[in-house]
Amino acid sequence: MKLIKNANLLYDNKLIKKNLVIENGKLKKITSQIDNKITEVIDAKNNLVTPGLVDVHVHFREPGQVHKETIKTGSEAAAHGGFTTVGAMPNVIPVPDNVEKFEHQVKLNERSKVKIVQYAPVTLDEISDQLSPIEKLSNAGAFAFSNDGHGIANAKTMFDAMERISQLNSHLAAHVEDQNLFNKGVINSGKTATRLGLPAIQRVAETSQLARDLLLAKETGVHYHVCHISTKDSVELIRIAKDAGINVSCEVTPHHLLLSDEDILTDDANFKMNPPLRSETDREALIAGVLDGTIDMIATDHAPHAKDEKNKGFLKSAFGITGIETSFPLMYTLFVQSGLMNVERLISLMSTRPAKIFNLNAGTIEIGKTADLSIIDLNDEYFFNKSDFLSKGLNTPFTGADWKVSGRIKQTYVNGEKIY
Ligand SMILES: NC(=O)N[C@@H](CC(=O)O)C(=O)O
Ligand SMILES: [Zn+2]
Ligand SMILES: [Zn+2]
Repeated sequence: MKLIKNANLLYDNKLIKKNLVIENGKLKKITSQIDNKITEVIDAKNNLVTPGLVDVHVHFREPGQVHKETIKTGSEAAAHGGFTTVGAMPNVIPVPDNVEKFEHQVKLNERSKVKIVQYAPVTLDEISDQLSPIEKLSNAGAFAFSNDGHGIANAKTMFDAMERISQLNSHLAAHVEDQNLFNKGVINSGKTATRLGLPAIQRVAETSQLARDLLLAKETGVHYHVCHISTKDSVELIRIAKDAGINVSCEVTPHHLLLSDEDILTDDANFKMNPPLRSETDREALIAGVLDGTIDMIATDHAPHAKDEKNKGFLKSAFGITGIETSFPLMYTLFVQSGLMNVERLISLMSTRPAKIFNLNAGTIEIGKTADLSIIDLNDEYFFNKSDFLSKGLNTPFTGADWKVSGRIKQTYVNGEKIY
């Protein structure tokens, strides 16, 4: 039996000072005593002990692009970020769009330090109009379906996918993007695009497909989850859809909450991602959406790339930034310390809510449940240093003197075992 003593424990959505007893990977009791059967004592030193964080949107790049990230490095980075369960997107090479490839992916995922729940693609190779074998992939263990990286262009394809996914009580996570409106843009349409002379991405590339999908979701009843929303109109559409009883949820990334295209001063691709950083007006609407509950959760969209894929300016570099090692400290500093919300609410957005919405065995500290926990020193102040990252991807805009953060992950436990 293990004991975590002096825990400032987030239990039942309240902070309490207690000790935790862990036996066979599960939480056995929460107590003020120290039992004599304890074999190992971990001193949490009055730091916050939270349910392990849950990120439903990461890219671990294996198989196919292991120079960017591997399941090992990605999961080590996740543990370093306080995460114990992550949802891995299927835009790996090959896309796991049949049972054989999917089972191979699940096998590879055994290399992970954290729990990986695996998305399967909605359509073959993520880009075709032909649906993947949805029922078979669900049976093989797909926790949800997504073509992340690509919008589903054909409304009939989307409608059929929603019908079949809803029959399974599974989830459809959509990267909403109309390819024609996207028009090979690389940055948000606005003053920064004009100043830098770069091809721009219209907001309607996101919102027009979102509006369509919400109506299809209404018709089919599927749980429709919107990935990385980035615009004011997206928040408004989702607010209206929720009021109308449509089964929709959505995520926002820390970068869309903390940065806008006004922060892009030079042609630096560490600010290039899809969807792009939008305007200050959009950013403010996203923050309001988080505060009023329209936005359900924070997800990082951790998208590691190699150095020479990101040092070619906006036109030629890859889309995406890393996020799993910076997410909690950034959100804690800029949302909790700044007074916008309490830490209970942040943990809900980064653990309890995503687990609940995707039906994952995670997100709460409960007697009898697996001990997936993080110990976080909320008072430790520091700057992110690239040499501290465990991810292979160093493509983040959050290093440098502007980003002094508080909140350092000290230890992470999965099934009661220390993984960071
Ligand atoms: N977000 C990104 O800019 N890139 C993601 C794909 C995606 O999330 O759409 C990637 O896989 O690199
Ligand atoms: Zn995406
Ligand atoms: Zn993504």
